[in-house]
Amino acid sequence: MTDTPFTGTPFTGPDGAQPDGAGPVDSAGPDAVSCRGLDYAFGETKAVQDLDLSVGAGEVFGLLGPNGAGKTTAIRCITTLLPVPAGMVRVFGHDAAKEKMAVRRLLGYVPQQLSADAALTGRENVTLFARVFDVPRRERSERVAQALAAVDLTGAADRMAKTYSGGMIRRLELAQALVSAPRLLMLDEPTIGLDPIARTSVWEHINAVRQATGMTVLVTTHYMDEADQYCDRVALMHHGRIHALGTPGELRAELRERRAASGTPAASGASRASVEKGALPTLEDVFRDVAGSGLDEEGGDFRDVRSTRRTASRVG
Ligand SMILES: Nc1ncnc2c1ncn2[C@@H]1O[C@H](COP(=O)(O)OP(=O)(O)OP(=O)(O)O)[C@@H](O)[C@H]1O
Repeated sequence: MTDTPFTGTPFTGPDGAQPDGAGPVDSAGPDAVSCRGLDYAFGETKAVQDLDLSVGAGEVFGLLGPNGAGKTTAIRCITTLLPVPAGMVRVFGHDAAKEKMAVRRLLGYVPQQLSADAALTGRENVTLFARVFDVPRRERSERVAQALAAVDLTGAADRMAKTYSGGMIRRLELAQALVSAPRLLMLDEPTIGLDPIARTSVWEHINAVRQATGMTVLVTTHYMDEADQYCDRVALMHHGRIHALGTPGELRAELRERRAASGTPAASGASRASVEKGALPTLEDVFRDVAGSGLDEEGGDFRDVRSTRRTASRVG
């Protein structure tokens, strides 16, 4: 970890006015993300159904679920990369359907797909994002250096990205997203395919920047253990719908109470440890309980091989 504080500040003008003139953000502090009745379908496939979601400013919020649950589709509607065909999506009070540019300027987005160019150095990759996101020219090199320092890549900044490890690539992508000093950082599976040490490192860097800037983090993940450890609140998504929402502790305690009340030690498929008398269920147990059994049969288990392959091709 670096000791260099990340001091990027969000792109807001005097009185909180947004750069495209979309009007000041409510000083009372609207939610970072607010979705109401969001639906999105690809033809016959209902990817997101009647999604209600509120993410408070400054929260680390986890959208969890197996492959195909609808997480990426929801994230892409929030980032304005997909339209909002039904329902409403707001980012810090700005309507994602009507104020796309205002929303985009508040966001940093790390998609699942590779967004770093292997043939450029780390610094060149981050500089490219700084230019795309209109970081003022006179601030650019300083902001790029800060973003690289925030993810501990100063020493490797002038090496080609193709020489980076998978964990370094992920941190570089984080620096790309951070260089515009977003108020909302959206991360789609930020640690997929990484080894446990690299996963921890990515989360430590996210947390350090969050603490330094107060930014909101919305993350999708398959890794229930990570969500348990790092997210303030989580929503469990399956078949396009949210099945449970709360802090990890609340959700686990609720399941324990439900089991105790019904006299059922555990739902089908629960982990061995959690069926021990009195053991607090894991978040994965909660998911299995609310989504029902059949996750594995549908090929929608939490750690699908597709994810690993995707990462292999990202860094190859
Ligand atoms: N471009 C597309 N065209 C058609 N169907 C799609 C498309 N993108 C996603 N889908 C379908 O929409 C549903 C939700 O997919 P989505 O990628 O949002 O899920 P996810 O939870 O992010 O899963 P993963 O972890 O695999 O990315 C799935 O049934 C998927 O097959």
